[in-house]
Amino acid sequence: MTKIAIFGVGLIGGSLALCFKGRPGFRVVGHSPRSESVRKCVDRGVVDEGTTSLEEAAADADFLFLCVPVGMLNDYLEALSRCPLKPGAVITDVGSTKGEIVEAASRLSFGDAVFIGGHPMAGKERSGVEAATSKLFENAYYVLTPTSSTPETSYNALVELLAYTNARLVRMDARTHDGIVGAVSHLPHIVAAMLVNLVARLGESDDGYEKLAAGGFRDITRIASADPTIWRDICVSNREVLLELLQAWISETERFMDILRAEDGEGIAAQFRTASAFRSALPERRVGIATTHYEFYVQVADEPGTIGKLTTLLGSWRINLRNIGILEPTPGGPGSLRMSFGNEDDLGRAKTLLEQEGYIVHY
Ligand SMILES: NC(=O)c1ccc[n+]([C@@H]2O[C@H](COP(=O)([O-])OP(=O)(O)OC[C@H]3O[C@@H](n4cnc5c(N)ncnc54)[C@H](O)[C@@H]3O)[C@@H](O)[C@H]2O)c1
Ligand SMILES: O=C(O)C(=O)C[C@]1(C(=O)O)C=C[C@@H](O)C=C1
Repeated sequence: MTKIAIFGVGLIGGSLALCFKGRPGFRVVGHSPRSESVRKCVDRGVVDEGTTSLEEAAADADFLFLCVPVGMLNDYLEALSRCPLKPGAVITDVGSTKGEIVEAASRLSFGDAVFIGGHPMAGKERSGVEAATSKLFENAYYVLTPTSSTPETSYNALVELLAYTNARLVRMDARTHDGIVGAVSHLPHIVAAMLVNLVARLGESDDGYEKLAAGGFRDITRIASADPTIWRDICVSNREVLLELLQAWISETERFMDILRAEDGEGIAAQFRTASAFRSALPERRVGIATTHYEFYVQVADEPGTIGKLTTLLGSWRINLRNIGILEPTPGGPGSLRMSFGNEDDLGRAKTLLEQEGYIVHY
């Protein structure tokens, strides 16, 4: 039996539990210090068993997932460092920041168990076990941050287990993660919340603001409904990165104000054009279809018939193309097609064929 202990069975912990529960050979144990939370996750069938005892949850566990708010992670690590853990056990977390926790773990000893930082780039603005779903991580990127002292066997064991999430695993340095995720996740949450607060203040004297807040406002501010405790902890933990990013955001806003002041219509359009090209090129994420990870990008000329030419070429080699996506060309640059295949063999053969035909292919 592989025992998986989940500490904090909320949105993320509950969703992980649902990815593992019911698989032959797995036993999922949920932990919360509050007995009513334990009862709730057991009653909802999210875990096989629950306990309020950290020692009991940790005992003999093969994998220990810390799924509590970022500000609590250190306390959990310290408590686990005082518990007898199974030799070879892997402790991991799902916190939205990685630098602090990876450094804290490196100062602790877990006997023959190993800590590996983790962060699934998937979530919702809702929290709690009620919002948990086994599909949450499907096709999402899931960052792991092993260090130079992490045994490869432990890393591989975690990678193998996480295959049940259908996420795309990415190995990354913890501080690099915090810089990137600060820009693509944390800053957007702050901007969304501050925008809502601005509009709420304006709306105090005129209910027209609420009435007319339609698609655009709702699209950009969905994440302003996220849990305040979770986001308090994330902001505090990544404050140095965020202070720099907020400064960059102010500079970006000031640049736009200069263009606007100058009534530079072409300059304004160029800003939207650049943003639109980058946005369209973002990797597509589809939930509900566990796509393969066998995909590459091929540079193509922006002209009619290109897709037909490529698919015919692949078909002539009996290569089965699973999915194809068009990435809009950036101004002056080539366009790209994203191609996905069902297995590694098809991917390799397609790459060889297209390169033979003179195409530039990259992952
Ligand atoms: N929500 C997201 O979109 C998202 C995505 C990826 C990672 N994360 C990270 O996952 C972790 C959990 O977030 P979530 O969205 O699942 O939150 P959640 O509120 O749904 O779940 C948090 C869990 O921790 C428990 N908890 C809260 N405070 C606690 C305390 N003081 N002591 C013990 N247990 C406590 C709660 O009971 C709950 O079970 C956070 O570290 C967060 O940064 C969140
Ligand atoms: O989709 C959402 O609601 C999210 O906010 C998910 C999101 C993100 O910003 O992309 C939020 C926090 C996490 O740490 C990872 C993912």
